[in-house]
Amino acid sequence: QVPTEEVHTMASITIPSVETFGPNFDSFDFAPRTISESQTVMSCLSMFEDLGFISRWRIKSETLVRFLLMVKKGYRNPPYHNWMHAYAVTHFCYLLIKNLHLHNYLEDIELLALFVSCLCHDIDHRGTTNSFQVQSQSVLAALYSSEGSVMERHHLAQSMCILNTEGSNLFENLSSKEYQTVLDLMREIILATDLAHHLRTVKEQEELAQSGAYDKSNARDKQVLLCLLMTACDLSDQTKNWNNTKYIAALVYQEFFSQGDLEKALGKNPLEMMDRERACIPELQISFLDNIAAPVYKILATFFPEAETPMRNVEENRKHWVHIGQLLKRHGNPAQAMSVEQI
Ligand SMILES: Cc1nc2ccc(C(=O)NCC(C)C)cc2n2c(-c3cc(OC(C)(C)C)ccc3Cl)nnc12
Ligand SMILES: [Mg+2]
Ligand SMILES: [Zn+2]
Repeated sequence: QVPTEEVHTMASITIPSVETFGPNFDSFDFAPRTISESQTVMSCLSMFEDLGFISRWRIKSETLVRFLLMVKKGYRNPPYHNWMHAYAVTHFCYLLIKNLHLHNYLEDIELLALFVSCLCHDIDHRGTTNSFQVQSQSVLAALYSSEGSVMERHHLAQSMCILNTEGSNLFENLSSKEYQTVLDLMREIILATDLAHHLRTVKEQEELAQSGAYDKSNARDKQVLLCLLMTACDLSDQTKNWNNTKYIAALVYQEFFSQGDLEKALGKNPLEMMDRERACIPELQISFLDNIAAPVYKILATFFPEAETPMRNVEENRKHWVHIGQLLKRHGNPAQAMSVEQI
């Protein structure tokens, strides 16, 4: 008769190797959304193992499983900002660590913080923007609007709650100094996922990349790089095949148009990109790629020549949008908003 606590600790989990999820799971061309949602938690276990995080940070496998299940449960089901977005973002972080040899640029604890931040960065997202929180006078706006980055502060707060819950504290075996450091890093990284923050720092990221003077001992340089890497993960759906890009646009505009409908119901005028009567998706996506996404991957490729593939794929996807736009002009009535299903 084995004593109960021994049986409990003996119930260790067998973590499959990453190859289980596909021969090119660690290539930039791998599309993580081809993994079925039922396999995502297991594949996160495999990524933690493959990155050496489990042994390096003495993470107990049952704690890791509980943490992952709590994080996954923490996501709601809007069309785009759901668990599968977090999973896709986290997979791109895995690709960056594996393909760009980031340990030459960042400390181990910074890579751990980046990877865990990807999992948590949009927890409990409602599919609406920061300005909608303020406009609709939501509870989250009441809590955080004076500091700005309303949603991002909420994502951070939710993440801290999970880490503070007995049995799902991923960092339970870190020293108190390491523990403080990893939480400070998660705060910086998750708050950096606010688009407004990104638009304020992208110039500095470009200058640092072009200077070729990145200094691993310079705290500011490391912070700027971490923000670039987080945004590159957050937008990584744009670096995959055209089918993926098309699918993502359908999800993002379902979310945007629902917010636009809510704003109209509140007697407000939505932005054109949120107004299903006015939005022209190919046009909007070309300007999103030109103004937001493409510059991120150009800067990334300037830092890391190995990151050429994602940058090329974004350029490829832009060409598809131009072609769709021409088709629409030639055959459709440009004034009529293209229905999401037609994409
Ligand atoms: C396919 C795709 N189209 C988008 C089209 C427009 C916009 C948008 O917000 N335009 C506002 C104007 C003022 C520029 C975002 C889009 N977008 C994002 C996204 C990125 C975000 O912020 C980071 C990650 C920091 C860049 C935050 C939220 C979102 Cl939804 N992810 N995928 C997409
Ligand atoms: Mg976000
Ligand atoms: Zn996100």
